Amino acid sequence: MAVFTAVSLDDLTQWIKQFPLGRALALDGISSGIDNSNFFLTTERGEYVLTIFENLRFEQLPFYVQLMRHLAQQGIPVPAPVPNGDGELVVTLHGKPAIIVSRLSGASQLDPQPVHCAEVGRMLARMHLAGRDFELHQPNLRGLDWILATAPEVQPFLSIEEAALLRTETAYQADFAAGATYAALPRGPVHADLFRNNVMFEGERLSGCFDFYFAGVDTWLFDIAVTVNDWCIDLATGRLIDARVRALLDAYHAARPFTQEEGAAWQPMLRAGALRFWLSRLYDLHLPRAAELLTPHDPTHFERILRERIERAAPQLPL
Ligand SMILES: Nc1ncnc2c1ncn2[C@@H]1O[C@H](COP(=O)(O)OP(=O)(O)O)[C@@H](O)[C@H]1O
Ligand SMILES: N[C@@H](CCOP(=O)(O)O)C(=O)O
Repeated sequence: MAVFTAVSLDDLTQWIKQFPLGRALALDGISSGIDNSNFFLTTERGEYVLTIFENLRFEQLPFYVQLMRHLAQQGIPVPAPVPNGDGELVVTLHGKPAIIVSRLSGASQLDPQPVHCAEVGRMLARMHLAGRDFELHQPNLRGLDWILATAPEVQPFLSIEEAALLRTETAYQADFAAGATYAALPRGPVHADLFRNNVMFEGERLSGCFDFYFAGVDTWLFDIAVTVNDWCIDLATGRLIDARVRALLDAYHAARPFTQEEGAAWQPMLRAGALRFWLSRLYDLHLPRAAELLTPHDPTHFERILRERIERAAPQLPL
């Protein structure tokens, strides 16, 4: 379930004329999304995805949509937004903001091997480099400021052990972010949610990635940590799988070499990536949005990952 706004082919007859896509021929709701209403759209010109935004407002969208356009123009395999005849990327459909983007081929790889992790690392490095001259700026809205503001809100719902971990880790991250090593980390637009379900593969070849709605400007290393914490772990324990970590980091390093400061910040950043998703999952569980229809993701998964990263040294970055 996840088509919140119903759209029919008839609804598109007039609306689609503003785009250079010919007539709409078929429209199929996509069931797997959790935030927006998504449809596979076939037109006379090809295959697209129509997204109607259920939570983000018009003024919140330019950073994400322009970033996708910028990256697509630089040859990164991300959905390319289609402008209408007036050059607008975001238009109104059923009173809500909507976009049409190119449809990526392939399917998710939910059981990744080192070869897939290498593809992800290579693409992530290319994406970071391609984002360097992107002109819009928006901070990572799930960065440290958000963590510091949100942690007290969930504290009352936690066990003594959880509350202690959340308190000590937010303090650790605030302290780390105030230091010289953190300040020296290279930064730019980052995806910030590059999980397995947001990347497509055709066989062993990465064919694209999507879902840029947590993107923002942050350290590149944070993005790598978020990605490694999902792609390179044993899901049951949260433990890092060395061969996958090596494959992802080596491929990234070959395209965009790591700095000494990144080497020093790696373990704290893996912890920061785990903390960010533990906290958002705690928040969604204990303080769900009004009319939230979906089962929240399990926070204990990221609590386990966070404890793992605190207790066990990760493979170091290649330098
Ligand atoms: N550009 C695209 N090309 C191909 N499939 C896409 C594209 N965008 C989204 N999808 C499909 O739609 C599903 C839901 O998209 P997603 O961005 O995760 O939605 P939500 O933001 O609502 O969580 C994805 O799992 C994927 O299968
Ligand atoms: N990756 C996040 C949730 C974001 O959901 P998505 O389907 O939009 O990627 C998590 O696992 O908590």
